Amino acid sequence: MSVILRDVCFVRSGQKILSHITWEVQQGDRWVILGPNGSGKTTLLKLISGYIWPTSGTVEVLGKRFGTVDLRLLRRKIGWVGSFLQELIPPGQKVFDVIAGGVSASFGKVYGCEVPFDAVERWARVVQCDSLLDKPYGVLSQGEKQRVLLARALISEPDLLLLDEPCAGLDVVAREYFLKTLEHIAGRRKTMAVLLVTHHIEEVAPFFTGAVVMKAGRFIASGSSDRVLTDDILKEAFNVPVKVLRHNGRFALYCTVDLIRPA
Ligand SMILES: Nc1ncnc2c1ncn2[C@@H]1O[C@H](COP(=O)(O)OP(=O)(O)OP(=O)(O)O)[C@@H](O)[C@H]1O
Repeated sequence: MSVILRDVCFVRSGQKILSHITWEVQQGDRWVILGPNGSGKTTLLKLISGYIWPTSGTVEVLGKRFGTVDLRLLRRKIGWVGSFLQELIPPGQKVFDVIAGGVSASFGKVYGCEVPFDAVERWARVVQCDSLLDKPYGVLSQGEKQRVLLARALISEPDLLLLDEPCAGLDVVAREYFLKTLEHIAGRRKTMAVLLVTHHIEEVAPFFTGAVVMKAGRFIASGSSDRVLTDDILKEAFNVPVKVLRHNGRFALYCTVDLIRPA
């Protein structure tokens, strides 16, 4: 099992940010997590990667129960892509070093192991950022940054890949390249579980095996994309009428909102 959450709650400043979440992610599962702003998606990923601790309930990741394991070592088997990482990377750092840092789940330097020259070049080629290796990270475009972070996440050959809005800021073609690359890598690493947070059901490609919809810190639906990504469930999540369209195994969503007028 890759992730087991049992009755997990996370409370801060008196707010229940995650509420009684029970979830099992098997090896090789590919889940997409959707929900409105503030519904708890990023908090869920931070909890799974051990950056935050549950207020109650238990978290087990890659067979290790939190509280009984050195999280710094466990995190080396967990790949992360997300804007929260982008803020931690010094803008002047060379792309080569950003990717190499993924080996020790660190920023700036590789700790406790050799600099993996061959692996950096190999993963940079796989995600098509090998021409960027000498550039400072800070000058890259959004799409280039996301590809670099994907290479950084993959270099340690993780057993769990956490992607927090990895397609944010990508144009439609760059998004499709990103998803194709992900599908290709996931196809070669069959036991690696992938959890992807997104706002856009257009990103739910057929290789995702499951979908979760969150609202106010709870799972309001989880299961196969077909059963979960429906008009009724997404209407409940977003509190507005929505229409889900399907074409060639992909999804699209339309919704209508009323203008909120200032008082
Ligand atoms: N440490 C904290 N202290 C107080 N509130 C917090 C803390 N961390 C998260 N929150 C609150 O928890 C809620 C969920 O945040 P989270 O970032 O998980 O939502 P999200 O679903 O990822 O949102 P978005 O789609 O906007 O990225 C938000 O209301 C946020 O303000």
